[in-house]
Amino acid sequence: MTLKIGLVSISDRASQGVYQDQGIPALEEWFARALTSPFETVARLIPDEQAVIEATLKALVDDEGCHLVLTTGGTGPAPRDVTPEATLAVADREMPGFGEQMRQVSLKFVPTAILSRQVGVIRKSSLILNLPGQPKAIRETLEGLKDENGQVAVSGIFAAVPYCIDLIGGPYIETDETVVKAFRPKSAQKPKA
Ligand SMILES: Nc1ncnc2c1ncn2[C@@H]1O[C@H](COP(=O)(O)OP(=O)(O)OP(=O)(O)O)[C@@H](O)[C@H]1O
Ligand SMILES: Nc1nc2c(c(=O)[nH]1)N[C@H]1C(S)=C(S)[C@@H](COP(=O)(O)O)O[C@H]1N2
Repeated sequence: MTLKIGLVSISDRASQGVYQDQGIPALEEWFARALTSPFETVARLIPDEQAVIEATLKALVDDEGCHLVLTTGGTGPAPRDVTPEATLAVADREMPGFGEQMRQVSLKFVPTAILSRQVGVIRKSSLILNLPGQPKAIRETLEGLKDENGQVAVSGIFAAVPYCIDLIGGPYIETDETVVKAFRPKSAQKPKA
C-alpha cells in the first residue's frame, strides 16, 4: 500500500491567478525532503468557499483514497477564512493536539500564531490537517524549530503523524531524521528497510 497524500491550497487570489500559488510547491518540496518511504500526491488549488473546500476534502478521502490530507490557507479570522469550518464539517473525530501544537510552534516564529484557528481531524481512515497560508508556515509547523546545533527546540506536528497513520490503518511512513524524526513507541517500530 503506497501512502497517498492530498495537498489542498486554499486561496482566493492564487486560485484566480492574481498571484502564483506557492502552497502546493512548498508542500511538494517538503514531502520530497522529509519522507524516505514511497508516497504519491494529489493536489488541488481552490478558492476560500466552504462548500468547495468540503467537497474537495470528501473527494480526496472518499474517492482518491488519501491517507493524509494537508490544507494550507484560510485559517485566520478574516470573513473569507473558512477552512476550519469546512474541515470540521467533514470530520468524524477531532484531533485537538495538532492545532494546539501548531500554534505553540508558530508562536516561536510570529506573535500572530494565535490568529490561526487550524484544526486536525479524522475522516474515515484519513488524517486531515490545516496549515496556515503563508508558504513559510508549512515548513515551520510540520518540521518545528531546531537550535543552532540541529537539536529539536519545539517539535513540529509531523513527528506525530506517522504513528497516527499507523493507528488509523494506513501505510508505515518513514522519515529523514535530519528533517523530522517520527516518534513511535518502541513496540510500534519496524526495523529500517
Ligand atoms: N497559496 C498561496 N501562495 C502564495 N502565497 C500565499 C498563498 N496563500 C496565502 N499566501 C500568502 O499568505 C498570506 C496569508 O494567507 P491567507 O490564507 O490569510 O490569505 P488571504 O490573505 O486570505 O489570501 P487570499 O485572498 O489569496 O485567500 C496571504 O496574504 C499571502 O501573502
Ligand atoms: N508558523 C506560522 N504560523 C502562522 C503564521 C506564520 O507566518 N508562520 N502566520 C500567522 C498569521 S499572520 C495568521 S493570520 C494565521 C492564519 O493564517 P491563514 O489565514 O493564512 O491560514 O496563521 C498564523 N500562523
